[in-house]
Amino acid sequence: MTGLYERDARTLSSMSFLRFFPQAVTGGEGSYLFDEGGRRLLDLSASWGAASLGHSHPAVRLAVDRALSNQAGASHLSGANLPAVELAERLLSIVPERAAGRVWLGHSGSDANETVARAVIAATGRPRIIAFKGAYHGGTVGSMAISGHPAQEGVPKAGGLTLVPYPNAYRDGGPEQASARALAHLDELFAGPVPPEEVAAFFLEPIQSDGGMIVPPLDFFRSVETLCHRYGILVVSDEVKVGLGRSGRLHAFEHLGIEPDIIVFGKGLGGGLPISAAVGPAAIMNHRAAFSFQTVHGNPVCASAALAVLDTIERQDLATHAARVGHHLTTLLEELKSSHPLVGDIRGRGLAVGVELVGDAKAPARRETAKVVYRAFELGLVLYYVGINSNVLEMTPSLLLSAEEAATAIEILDRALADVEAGRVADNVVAGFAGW
Ligand SMILES: Cc1ncc(COP(=O)(O)O)c(/C=N/[C@@H]2CCCCNC2=O)c1O
Repeated sequence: MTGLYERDARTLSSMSFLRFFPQAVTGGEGSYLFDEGGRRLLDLSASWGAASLGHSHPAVRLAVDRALSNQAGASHLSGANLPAVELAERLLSIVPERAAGRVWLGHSGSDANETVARAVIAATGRPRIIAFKGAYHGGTVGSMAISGHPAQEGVPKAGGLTLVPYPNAYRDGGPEQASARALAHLDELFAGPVPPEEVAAFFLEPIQSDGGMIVPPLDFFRSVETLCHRYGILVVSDEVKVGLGRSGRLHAFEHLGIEPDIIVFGKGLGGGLPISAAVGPAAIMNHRAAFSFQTVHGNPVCASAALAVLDTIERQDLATHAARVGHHLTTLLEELKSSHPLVGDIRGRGLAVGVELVGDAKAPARRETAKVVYRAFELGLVLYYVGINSNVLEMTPSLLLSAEEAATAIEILDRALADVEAGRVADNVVAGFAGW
């Protein structure tokens, strides 16, 4: 019998593969995935943060079953449906007043960011957008056009896009220097090449995740917000990966002390079902009818799942849980650091954690990182890597991860690091997995 991974390779297009090891699952529950051999895999990724409540969560199952048992159509394009309206009302109730205008519903972080990028230019008449080097806002043409991640080099960028450095305390001489350099760069741009009155919006990630889980220096974004308000530039917070409780606050931007004009939700919003949302002022989000739509946008099934996710996050105060278990996780990682030279930096907020692996003089340990995730998988732990140098282990588990599961994960990671550092993982084991 051909194995599931081999069948996958023989049938599915590799254009959507972002593979690090031969993961092939047949089911899952809570923080665990089950592979075809019956192995239980502790999942520290939750499908890049999408399975925000873990796998097979009863609240999501019940919501989806109810929505499918009395299905209010399959779209909100040409008619209102109750779950989509209830979700929009709920999202408007949890965002800052300045963003509480209208809700656009989509499938993915990509289509939501793409729609916002189009809408801010169309609605303001301003042709420019600022975003960060290293930013990942999506995988569609329009969202790649405003992204700065090196994995998308060569893909056409928006004509009015300016990419600016994201302050990295680990690599730019500490938080103060990193912040000062990034702000000076912005001042130079606004003084000449990028007239601020031509800028429609500034896209930010409150933690730059695919760029390397980089936590910005304190107050950096308050300075950015002040600049934006001075020139009438809309602040867009891309909360797709680190929002909705993951950072230890409901919204990750709360850690920055800012109030964005537009907020983009995705991934964990649907608890594993495809749904995204962009919430912003009516002047932008009501720019024009029939401006951005796809057939099953706002479908009642995914909207119901999202409502169940938001209910669960609120009822179980999962933001506080994420803060608590995230602190436990990073404390265990800090202990790990003392016995593993590969571990250069540990950073994150709540259950959005990055571990940067380096060699001498902080040289990115790209190959070793690929081996660590491969070896961790062999030992029963699923985690992937991010970063502009593909050397940052990313941890975005279920928001329900327990302290015991966190401890188990770190025990496995400890063994994987030791095996790689001891040269017990051959180069050829990762040869077939291209990663980013
Ligand atoms: C901050 C942020 N904004 C938007 C997106 C795009 O979301 P979709 O992949 O759902 O279209 C993402 C998606 N990030 C990628 C998804 C592809 C696999 C690589 N890892 C990610 O988390 C994101 O992190």
